[in-house]
Amino acid sequence: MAQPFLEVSGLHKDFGGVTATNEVSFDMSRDEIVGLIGPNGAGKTTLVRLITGILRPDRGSIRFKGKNIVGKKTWDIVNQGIACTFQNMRPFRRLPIIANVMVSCLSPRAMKRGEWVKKVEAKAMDALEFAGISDMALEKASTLSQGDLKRLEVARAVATEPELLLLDEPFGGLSPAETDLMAKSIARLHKGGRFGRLHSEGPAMIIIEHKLAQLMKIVDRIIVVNFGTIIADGTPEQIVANPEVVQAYLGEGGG
Ligand SMILES: Nc1ncnc2c1ncn2[C@@H]1O[C@H](COP(=O)(O)OP(=O)(O)OP(=O)(O)O)[C@@H](O)[C@H]1O
Repeated sequence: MAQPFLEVSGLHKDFGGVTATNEVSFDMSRDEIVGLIGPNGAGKTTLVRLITGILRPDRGSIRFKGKNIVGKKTWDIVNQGIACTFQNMRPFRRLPIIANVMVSCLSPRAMKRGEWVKKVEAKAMDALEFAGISDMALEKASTLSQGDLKRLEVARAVATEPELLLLDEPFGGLSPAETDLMAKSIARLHKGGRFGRLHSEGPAMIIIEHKLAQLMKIVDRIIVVNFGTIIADGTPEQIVANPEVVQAYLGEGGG
């Protein structure tokens, strides 16, 4: 039987007395976009941080394309093809926007595709163009609005040409029009193809998001967590009809 693309099994993480991730298990395939939802503090960001190696689980396993990645350094995990964006964005504020993306282009993963330094600027520009902020390439990152910072995050992640992209609240702080544009970019990225010198692998994605109406338009499947535990896993239609999800999250005005 084929290995699942991503296989999370019995993953557990406590912070002192708080269980942030409680024996979480799920698989996903190479072609999926999975939404990860749940109330504030449910453990969504912790799960993404465990997958990217920023946090180490107390127990459990994470296998990416059949290989264990628990205990690997984040740079090694990026190199294997996983990239993420963060809810709290921390660009190199004093560097021009394009330099922020060039840093990602210099990851060993991006370099081994034959992209040497002289090509890096052009490739970073293509990533900015993909994200819709190439006109601001030479301005300092500190000048960016919340919405444009989100776009910079996406450009930085996309520049590593990931096979699995983890997006933490990509619509957070965006206006309805900006949210629509971001949703379209995400869908376009998932389709894959060439954007100038940048090749999109058409990454699988896990998207944490509270804006459910917009999220549901782009995902194949939704996983719901509450108190660190998966309480539902299904299609958007199944999730909105699930009484436990309605009680734990949707009923309190989520989305
Ligand atoms: N570094 C940490 N130290 C201590 N507690 C933490 C840490 N990170 C997360 N927690 C706790 O773990 C739980 C899960 O937090 P997490 O940020 O993963 O939730 P979330 O679902 O992403 O929330 P939100 O929707 O508000 O972003 C919360 O109770 C949080 O306070």
